[in-house]
Amino acid sequence: MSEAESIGVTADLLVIGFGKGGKTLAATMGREGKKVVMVEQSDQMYGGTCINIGCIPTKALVHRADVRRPGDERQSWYQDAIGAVTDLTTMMRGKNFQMLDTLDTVTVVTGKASFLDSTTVEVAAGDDRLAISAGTIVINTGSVPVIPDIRGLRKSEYMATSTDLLHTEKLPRHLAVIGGGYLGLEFAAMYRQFGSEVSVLEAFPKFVGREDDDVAEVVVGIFRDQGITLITDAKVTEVEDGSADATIYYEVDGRPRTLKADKILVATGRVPAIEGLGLDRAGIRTTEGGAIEVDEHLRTSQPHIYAIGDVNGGPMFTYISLDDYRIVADRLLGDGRRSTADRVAVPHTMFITPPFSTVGLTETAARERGYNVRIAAKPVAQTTATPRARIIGDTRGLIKFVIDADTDLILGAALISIDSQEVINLVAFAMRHDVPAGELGNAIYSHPSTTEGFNELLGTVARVRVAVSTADLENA
Ligand SMILES: Cc1cc2nc3c(=O)[nH]c(=O)nc-3n(C[C@H](O)[C@H](O)[C@H](O)COP(=O)(O)OP(=O)(O)OC[C@H]3O[C@@H](n4cnc5c(N)ncnc54)[C@H](O)[C@@H]3O)c2cc1C
Ligand SMILES: NC(=O)c1ccc[n+]([C@@H]2O[C@H](COP(=O)([O-])OP(=O)(O)OC[C@H]3O[C@@H](n4cnc5c(N)ncnc54)[C@H](O)[C@@H]3O)[C@@H](O)[C@H]2O)c1
Repeated sequence: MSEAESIGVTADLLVIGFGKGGKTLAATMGREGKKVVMVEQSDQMYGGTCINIGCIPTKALVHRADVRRPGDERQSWYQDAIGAVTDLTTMMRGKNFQMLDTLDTVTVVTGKASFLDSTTVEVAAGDDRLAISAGTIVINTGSVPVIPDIRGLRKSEYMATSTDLLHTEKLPRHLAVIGGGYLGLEFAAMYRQFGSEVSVLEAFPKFVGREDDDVAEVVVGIFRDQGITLITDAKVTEVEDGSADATIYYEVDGRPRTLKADKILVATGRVPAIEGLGLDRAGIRTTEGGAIEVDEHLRTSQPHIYAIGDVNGGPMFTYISLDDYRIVADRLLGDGRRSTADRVAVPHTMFITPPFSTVGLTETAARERGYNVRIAAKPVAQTTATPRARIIGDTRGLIKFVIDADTDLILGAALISIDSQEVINLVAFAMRHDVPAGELGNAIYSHPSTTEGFNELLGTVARVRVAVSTADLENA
């Protein structure tokens, strides 16, 4: 666009935001011959959060932190890791752009989108304005970090979001993490491996509080053994900058405490990115939590406008954004029956080392729902039939299955073990297709693999020990 120019185009499909679901939909519809416009506000974000500032750079850093040997100098190792990860994301951003740019039917427009009305969006880039009208519009603008209202935090020179840290080449001496969710704990573990002192301040009384106590204890133990300071019930009240670091004032049980850190990661959650979208001009309703309101087919209050990914307030994971794509693609190209209600047994992985993966119900939740519960659980170190953990040299963790004793169907699983980010997908698949625990336990698996541990834990061979309580677990 030339300076101060204002022009208009029409399209079959307009996608706002280059996220996982939106880019996949744009490519699919483009290949179907539809005229598609993709609007992305930043040329540094082609491909969206996951590949630029989310999953990919963080997991690449976890890997690089893990392969640091004790003799490797911390600062240079860390700096090289940041450099390598920047190269990786640059490459992936280019490939993502190419994926759409090489399609004749798809146009990528760089600028910030805002609704003029329910069928037209204005894209602003500097002084230029472009009006785009489309029969179908998909909002895929993702989420942004929450910065809590703590005195001195916002203006602190030591405060960082996850995105800031990914661009920080100096390894913090002491990293304080506010918030012990997925993001906070992954960064805590990773920076400890790089050689920083790490403290995590969590407001909730328990870390990984949604999990059963026996599972949470193992996760917390891994952090403590790594030398990470975990503080629960922490109410952070103030941050005060000094010349070399900041003092964090917080309270536990009303008692005041302090902590000094030269970097403070704010990891207190993310909220849907709707600011400046002009949703009211399009008649698009939002929820109390600030997400775009959608039905089970991801239609907003304007049926020709969909909202997919983090912005619709669903679980904030890349694979959920991709599944959102499947639902919208089914409406645009299929019979339109696919919906969010079809989602069962969605797995999750926290990428610490060893990774912590879950699916389905916890033992507590299963009991609360009235299931006749059978538990099969064993510490990885005490399973004899999983030599892979010994080959790798990491036998930390626990494998726990929650089983419906009446039907032998798996209700849930928590796997803290090497390879769990892969193995959990098999468990989820078994749950989705009603494969009984016994069948999973008697299947043939390659050897040596982590999956073969199921033979010992879930198989029907007489020597299998099935723990029924946390006490059994400890004695197993
Ligand atoms: C540090 C971190 C680590 C994570 N790790 C994992 C992980 O390991 N596994 C996992 O599954 N998930 C992970 N997540 C979550 C995952 O990244 C998100 O759930 C996912 O990327 C959201 O995708 P999306 O499709 O909603 O949109 P996004 O990928 O967030 O894309 C939204 C795009 O919209 C653009 N945009 C916003 N507003 C406008 C506008 N007005 N006009 C034009 N463009 C706009 C943004 O610039 C952005 O590029 C992580 C997140 C973070 C922050
Ligand atoms: N491996 C993965 O899949 C992965 C990794 C990173 C992030 N993510 C996604 O990104 C999203 C954001 O992650 P997140 O960890 O920031 O959010 P989160 O909501 O998972 O965790 C935020 C944590 O901060 C705590 N908290 C909130 N306010 C606080 C305060 N003032 N002081 C101390 N603690 C406070 C909360 O109790 C909670 O434990 C998540 O929803 C997750 O889906 C996924």
